[in-house]
Amino acid sequence: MKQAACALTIAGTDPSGGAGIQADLKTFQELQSYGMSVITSIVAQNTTGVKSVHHLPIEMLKDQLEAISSDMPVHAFKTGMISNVSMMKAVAEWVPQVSAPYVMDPVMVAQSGDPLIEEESRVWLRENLLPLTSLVTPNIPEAEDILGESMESSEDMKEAAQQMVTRFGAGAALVKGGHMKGEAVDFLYDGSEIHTFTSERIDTKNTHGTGCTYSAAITAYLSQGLPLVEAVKQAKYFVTEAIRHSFNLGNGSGPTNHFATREEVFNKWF
Ligand SMILES: Nc1ncnc2c1ncn2[C@@H]1O[C@H](COP(=O)(O)OP(=O)(O)O)[C@@H](O)[C@H]1O
Ligand SMILES: Cc1ncc(COP(=O)(O)O)c(N)n1
Repeated sequence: MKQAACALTIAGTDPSGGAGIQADLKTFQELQSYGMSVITSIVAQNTTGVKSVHHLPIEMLKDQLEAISSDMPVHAFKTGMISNVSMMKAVAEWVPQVSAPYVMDPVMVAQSGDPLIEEESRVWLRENLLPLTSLVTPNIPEAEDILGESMESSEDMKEAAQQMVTRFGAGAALVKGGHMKGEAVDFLYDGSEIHTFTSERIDTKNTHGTGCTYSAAITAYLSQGLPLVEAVKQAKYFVTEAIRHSFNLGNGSGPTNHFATREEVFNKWF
């Protein structure tokens, strides 16, 4: 029998289902990878913002990671919200146990503007976790934070992607233009050249979980053995459709639609 492609997410939760672990598992399922999840923090949040955060004890995080690597195959994995240095250390110590592509979404603030990582852990993330990645996927504020420089143009974004790889040791870097005006353009530096991924900008406030969904889609495609550039290309299509058909749910920034690319279901509901 053919073995399933197995994808893992290590991230925080979103009870409203649009971001974090919930978005990642929906995406893995939608793209037909077997989905697994390790929870870092339980976040009481919805489309309007974050109410409170509970970090799991470090031993619990380590036990979950061990439960995966001692028993389950991992063909690709991603990290999302890892709030503090102790948690980052636990993940960094675990990474060498799995030989699979590592996609890091360097989550720092929620779409609502609420902080999701502690201020002092940003340097640790850059210096110790970034060099372990196969791909890092910052949005513009995250790239500015990691590099300590402000970014205004496409040229700045390309330069940032290169710096993440050449200066800070990421395997590759995808700098996302969701926060720029005009078309939604992302730049990938894969260690040798810049690749550009463009879509039209969709006029919507419902972008809760776009970054989570995008990095989870890339992880799913990598778990299936797609080369990096192809994985990003297909994931960009997936996230664009998820935004185009996003749900107008909640009072804030609504969630994306993880089944938007499933034509038969889509025609039934919309
Ligand atoms: N309004 C939009 N229309 C189309 N694509 C968008 C829109 N907003 C974000 N994107 C795309 O969604 C993906 C996630 O980007 P971004 O929103 O910058 O990430 P994050 O959720 O981490 O802030 C990127 O491919 C970006 O270009
Ligand atoms: C647990 C968790 N992780 C990440 C995000 C960021 O979401 P976005 O993809 O909108 O940047 C979030 N709101 N909650």
